[in-house]
Amino acid sequence: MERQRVPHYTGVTRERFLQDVYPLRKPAVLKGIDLGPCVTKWTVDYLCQASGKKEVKVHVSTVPQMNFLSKNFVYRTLPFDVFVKRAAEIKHSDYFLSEDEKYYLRSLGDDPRKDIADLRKQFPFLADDIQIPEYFDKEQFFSSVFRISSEGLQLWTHYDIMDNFLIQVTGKKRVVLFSPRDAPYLYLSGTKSEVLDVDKPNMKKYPLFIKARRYECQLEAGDVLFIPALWFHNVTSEEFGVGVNVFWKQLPSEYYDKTDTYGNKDLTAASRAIQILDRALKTLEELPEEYRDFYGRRMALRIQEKTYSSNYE
Ligand SMILES: O=C(O)CCC(=O)C(=O)O
Ligand SMILES: [Fe+2]
Repeated sequence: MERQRVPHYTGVTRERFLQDVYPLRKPAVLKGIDLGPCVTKWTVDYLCQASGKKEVKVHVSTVPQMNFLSKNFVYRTLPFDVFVKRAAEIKHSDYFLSEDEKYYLRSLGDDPRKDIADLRKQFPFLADDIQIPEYFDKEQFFSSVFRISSEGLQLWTHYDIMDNFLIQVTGKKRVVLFSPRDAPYLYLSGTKSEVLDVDKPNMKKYPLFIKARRYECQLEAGDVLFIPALWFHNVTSEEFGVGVNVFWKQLPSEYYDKTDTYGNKDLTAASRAIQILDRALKTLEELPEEYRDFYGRRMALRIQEKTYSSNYE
């Protein structure tokens, strides 16, 4: 497998980001950005006392590597302060599944079916501590999401459909990324890759995975990772840590599915095209195998000719 380091940029201003980094449409680690007082203030004790008794729904897993296929994790609701204490400790005296279970919070809107995660709304007492780099227009803002995890926890490889700043406020993370172009090698199930172990993949089950080009970076407290829309990412917390990610709409609002509260529903035109393709495939089933094969190949070629862009490596 070919490997590549994600480039680091230090002290990037908005102007430089927009001119030199953003147009590349590749992940980048931005160092030395002023994130406000959160970097020193957000200790376990401070988070616990500032947050009060707000309840959060969290993932709880007996093993570090969460598996969306076997569903080896459960959802539980806890007061934020109890959750933070548990996520920060390795062995628990109070627990749901096992004394060394792992915790993960991806914060949600007040009504997750309708509302979008926004720290200013759900965590107003903490939102003032973080200065989110405003490298995009205010109208493009979509959501700000808490990402708080136990040491060791690994989130499966997935893509989101919006541009993203993953702000690592405290703790260390390892992020492995793959280009949208390598989707054919990732064995996708919806927005997620079935290759759960990106370090020791089952090569018998996933023989093409080795063809994917692996980008990797280490996030330290205070770093910001730019994740362009559609780039796959797999995140492992090497320490207990608090992150915040900000999604923003790089395209006009009309492109996005209005019912998307997570930032991971395909653009409406993409969903429609996939539906139409499914109908075309159903129609091909009317043909005998020999003909279905022939027209299937012709259609695949036509899709390639008409859609693949040549201008990116
Ligand atoms: O840092 C994490 O825990 C996951 C981040 C992520 O998936 C995102 O920012 O989209
Ligand atoms: Fe994500």
